[in-house]
Amino acid sequence: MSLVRLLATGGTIASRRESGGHRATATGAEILATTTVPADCRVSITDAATVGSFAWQWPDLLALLRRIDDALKDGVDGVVVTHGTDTMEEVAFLTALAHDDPRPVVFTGAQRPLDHAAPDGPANLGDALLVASDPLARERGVLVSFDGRVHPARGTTKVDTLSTRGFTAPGRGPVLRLAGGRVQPLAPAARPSALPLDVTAEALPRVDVIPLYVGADDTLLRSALHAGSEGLVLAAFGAGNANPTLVGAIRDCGVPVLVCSRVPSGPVVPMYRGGGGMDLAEAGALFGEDLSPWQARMLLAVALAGAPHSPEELIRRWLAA
Ligand SMILES: NC(=O)C[C@H](N)C(=O)O
Repeated sequence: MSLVRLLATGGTIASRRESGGHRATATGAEILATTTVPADCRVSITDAATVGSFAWQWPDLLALLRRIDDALKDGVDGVVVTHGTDTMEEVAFLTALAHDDPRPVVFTGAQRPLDHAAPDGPANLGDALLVASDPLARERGVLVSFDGRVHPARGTTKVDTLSTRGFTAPGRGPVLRLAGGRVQPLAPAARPSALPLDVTAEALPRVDVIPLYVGADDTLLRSALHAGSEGLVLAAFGAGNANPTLVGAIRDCGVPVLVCSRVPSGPVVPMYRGGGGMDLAEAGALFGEDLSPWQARMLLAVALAGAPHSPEELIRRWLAA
């Protein structure tokens, strides 16, 4: 018999039509009642929140991490988090950064509401429970299980606003798949390294994402600094390029800058002059490999919380691990 904790947080999987729009209102017990619990699996439920994932703030996220820790301390074999899809890639990745345990934490959700004629939530939840209770999911860190495929949190991104095949990990691919009611491995187990994170904190340091677009100036970067940003992530062009104005602003900005790309797939590398990545690197920016800007923001925030004076060192080590 395996024990799984279901942590319900809201999202479309918990949403119904209400006053002309959809709203997360269903409890974990109501969501669980829509699916078939795998044989030999006992599920305990914690209602952590009942919100659209677009509404999360730092205190909610840290409270969720504490609930996950509590579940693991209670001795469960795995945790399933039902979550809105809009920010699942960020929250699952934040969880992965803090997760240092062989037992799986599996995020899932739905693209169609609970009261839809053909909802996808019941099958997704049933799959996630299977994954969380299967030894094949151990030593794989935090996973996102959706539409029969399971991706590690790192690299996973929402690729369709409404389709039930909502997630992929561009350039990486799934590590497990569900077929015929069984979990099948597609890649050897590997658990990413964790970073120290004090989950009793109320918030993490402020990190803002600055998008690059043709003709962008340094207005957004300066307002982020004015608002108190302790670190910046660039959603840069191509393989990590900006422009001469941004390079100048970054040289003088006084906070760590992590360069990522606005392109969905592939690493960033310092290559070009004239405002490109080579100039960004010389201006002191760090390059975030193939992390999306949203996941890189979590990494920089956690690194700043753990090592306020040397987050770059922590990030370099984490990226190299
Ligand atoms: N499909 C979903 O779950 C989207 C929803 N807006 C959310 O993120 O909460």
